[in-house]
Amino acid sequence: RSIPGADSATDATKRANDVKVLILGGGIAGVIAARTLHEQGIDDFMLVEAQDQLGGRLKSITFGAPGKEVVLELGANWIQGTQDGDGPPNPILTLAQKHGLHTVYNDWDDIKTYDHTGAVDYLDVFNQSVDAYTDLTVSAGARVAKKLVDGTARTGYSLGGAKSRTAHAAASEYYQFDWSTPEESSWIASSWGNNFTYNTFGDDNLMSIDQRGFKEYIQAEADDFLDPSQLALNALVQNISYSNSGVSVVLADGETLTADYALCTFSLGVLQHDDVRFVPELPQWKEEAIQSMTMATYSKIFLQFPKKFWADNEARMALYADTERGRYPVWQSLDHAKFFLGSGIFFVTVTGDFSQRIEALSDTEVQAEVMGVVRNMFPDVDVPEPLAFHYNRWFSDPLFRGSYSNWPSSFFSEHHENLRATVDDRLWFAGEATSQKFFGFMHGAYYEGLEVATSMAKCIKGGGCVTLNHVEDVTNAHPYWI
Ligand SMILES: Cc1cc2nc3c(=O)[nH]c(=O)nc-3n(C[C@H](O)[C@H](O)[C@H](O)COP(=O)(O)OP(=O)(O)OC[C@H]3O[C@@H](n4cnc5c(N)ncnc54)[C@H](O)[C@@H]3O)c2cc1C
Repeated sequence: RSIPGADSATDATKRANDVKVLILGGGIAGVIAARTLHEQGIDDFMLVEAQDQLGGRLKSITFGAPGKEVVLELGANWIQGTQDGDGPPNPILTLAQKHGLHTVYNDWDDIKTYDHTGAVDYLDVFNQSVDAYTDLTVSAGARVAKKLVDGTARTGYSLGGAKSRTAHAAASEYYQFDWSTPEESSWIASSWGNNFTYNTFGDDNLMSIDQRGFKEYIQAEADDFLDPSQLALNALVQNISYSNSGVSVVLADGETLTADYALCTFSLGVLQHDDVRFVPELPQWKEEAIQSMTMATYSKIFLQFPKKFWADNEARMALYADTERGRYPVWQSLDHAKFFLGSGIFFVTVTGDFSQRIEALSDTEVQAEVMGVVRNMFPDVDVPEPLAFHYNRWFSDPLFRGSYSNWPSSFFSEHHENLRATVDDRLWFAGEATSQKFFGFMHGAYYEGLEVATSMAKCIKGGGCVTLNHVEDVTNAHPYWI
């Protein structure tokens, strides 16, 4: 679904090429920024998106053999943290409810454990990893209170005595932590990333199984305020020229759009890979911030079998401990009364370097590896070949270059301010990565679209331009002693 009658870059007859604000990127941050400008009485903007529809990393596919198709999510799938009593609701929950999205509770503690010999109960080890993760976040909080330096989450685990030396322990730790790896993540920021979300909105996770696709909530929201003439779809941005008097953007088809201001909501990965050229080059402080945060990759691999052969009436999640950490570890059955009963769909999640590794392999090679694991998990079953198989290559995609941002241990709050800061008063930035509290999550993208567009609107309406400030040099905690 996309806005009926929305313009494409090749048909510029109806749309203005010179506007007050260009919003670059039509994901959650871009759409919410556009809504915010509209609510502030600024309608002279254009939302520019390379894909043929809005949603960005909300991306669905129709998956399955003929007659057994189901719409599944390749990207974001869960509203993480919903609402705790009378506390603030997650704004994504509010939008999902407003637009009637079909969501169901997903209990990630409802789990069955496996290793290369088949089903093996190591829930005791699993429960220890739950405690170790809690200890990790508590110890991170204690460091903040004492203003102690950051380290990697691996350092935090090790100092807390959680060494995860066996395959069972490593897989259990992975299940708690590895939406990015402990070695590559800040001990402190990974803890606050998790705490801000779940302490603000509660512990529940709602999974979208809406057959219009999860992106429906953001597309329907856009339908409520966006005029087709304010939207350019299929419009791939190649160059962004900026100065303190305005911005000009060149699209892949050669068309030029100009504006007084631009808001760039492209992913951190896109900015890191130079897929878009800035003229002049971004200042050193901005470039350092962009290259210092990292982009994690997370991939779901879907399999559909003729029928369900896994007997997990009660458990929906499965954990597989391979001798190699991170090798096809986290499984979820969708053939369940709560999800898609009778669908025969089972999917596995991989992350980090392993995701990048499988992006470089062919589908056939990955399918063979995955099937090897399924047969390890179910040694007593004559497992048939799948009817359908699919995974998305997020890291290789020049519109995303990964799945979500991650805060590494050498990344400072000043770097983050610089990632978010305005350049030359005219070029603004927003997206999940610019959210200090909620980086990585949909609600991070939502709040950044809202807050940055609110600051822009103040500036445009002449209330004085309080642009988002930067720090010229990010210095060390102490000067070096050498
Ligand atoms: C596999 C996966 C699973 C995830 N799971 C969850 C989850 O369960 N819960 C959760 O809260 N979050 C999850 N996330 C994160 C969530 O999807 C993101 O935080 C959020 O969607 C980011 O929105 P955004 O607007 O910041 O960026 P984007 O969605 O990336 O929007 C940027 C837009 O810019 C466009 N663009 C890029 N380059 C160009 C160009 N050159 N020209 C024109 N347009 C361009 C892109 O097409 C895109 O539409 C997941 C992400 C992935 C990939």
